[in-house]
Amino acid sequence: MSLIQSILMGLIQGLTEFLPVSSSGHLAIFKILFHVETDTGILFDVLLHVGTLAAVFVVYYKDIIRLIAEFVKMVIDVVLNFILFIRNISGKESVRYHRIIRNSYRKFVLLIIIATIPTGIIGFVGRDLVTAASEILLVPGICLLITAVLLVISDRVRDGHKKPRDITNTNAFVIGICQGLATLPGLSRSGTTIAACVISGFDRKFAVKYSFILSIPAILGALVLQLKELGSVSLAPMEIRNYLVGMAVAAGVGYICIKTMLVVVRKKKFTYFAIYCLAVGALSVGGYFFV
Ligand SMILES: CC(C)=CCC/C(C)=C/CC/C(C)=C/CC/C(C)=C\CC/C(C)=C/CC/C(C)=C\CC/C(C)=C/CC/C(C)=C\CC/C(C)=C/CC/C(C)=C\CC/C(C)=C\COP(=O)(O)OP(=O)(O)O
Repeated sequence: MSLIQSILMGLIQGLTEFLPVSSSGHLAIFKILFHVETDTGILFDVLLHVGTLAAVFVVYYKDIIRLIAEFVKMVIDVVLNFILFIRNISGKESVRYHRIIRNSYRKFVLLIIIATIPTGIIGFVGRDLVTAASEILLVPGICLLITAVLLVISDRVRDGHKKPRDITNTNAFVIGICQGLATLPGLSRSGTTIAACVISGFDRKFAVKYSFILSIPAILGALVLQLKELGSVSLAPMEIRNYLVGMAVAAGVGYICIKTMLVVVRKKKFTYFAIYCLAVGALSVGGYFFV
């Protein structure tokens, strides 16, 4: 992979990650059309996602700090309740257990953990399929057409008002399944998860926040899996430089675009991106059969 190719892929990632058009689908199409050679599978795709993850942290840092703090307190409460449970067995005293989910941020933490489980299982089981699918133009083409349909549906769903306290564990689990399926190139992770949220009656602004914060464990988990797959493969210094430059470009451009997405979803403009996904998907399918 050349430096210019890594810069262009970083640009593509930054421009598409926070728009519901599947950045991994665009990266797959770019690599196929421009014969980008790499012997590390989709490691660079995942690293570019880590690059744009920086934008998520910058935009949602207050929520993330609060989520981490509440996660730590929840763990402490679980441990304390376990100790109280053991002491209660010995009959020493009647105990009052600590409530674990005692505020909306703790429910938010629970919703992230519940959604991450199916994402992790699907992502782990399907990781080789995802790598293979990224090399066949037909797959991102068809998946972009599916994304287009989901986006049209989500724009026509009545505005919901659900926030963490109203959201069920089943809602979170289903959204985690959608996110896991979105590892397929062309299925937009943000598009499918936000569509699943609004169809489930979520408040739109919370749907976007939940989708983007939910991407943190998904992308970090994908990175862990990809680095494990790297195994004994050693990266040349030039390749490491290209990877880092691509990640930096993705992070910078991603920060600019994430603000656009927040406006797009609030104004229910997914249909424009559906038309775009329809066009790129049709061209990719056509290109597969006729080129
Ligand atoms: C249950 C569990 C492990 C919970 C962890 C989370 C946790 C501890 C939460 C507590 C609350 C809290 C603090 C939340 C805030 C989040 C935070 C700040 C920190 C959490 C960090 C953490 C502890 C992470 C641990 C993650 C981990 C190591 C394992 C989790 C298991 C897991 C989710 C594995 C990932 C499997 C996977 C998604 C893919 C494997 C196959 C693969 C390599 C595919 C590549 C796909 C790709 C290119 C990128 C991944 C993004 C994606 C899902 C799709 C891409 O979509 P696309 O680009 O097409 O769409 P758009 O651009 O969006 O349109």
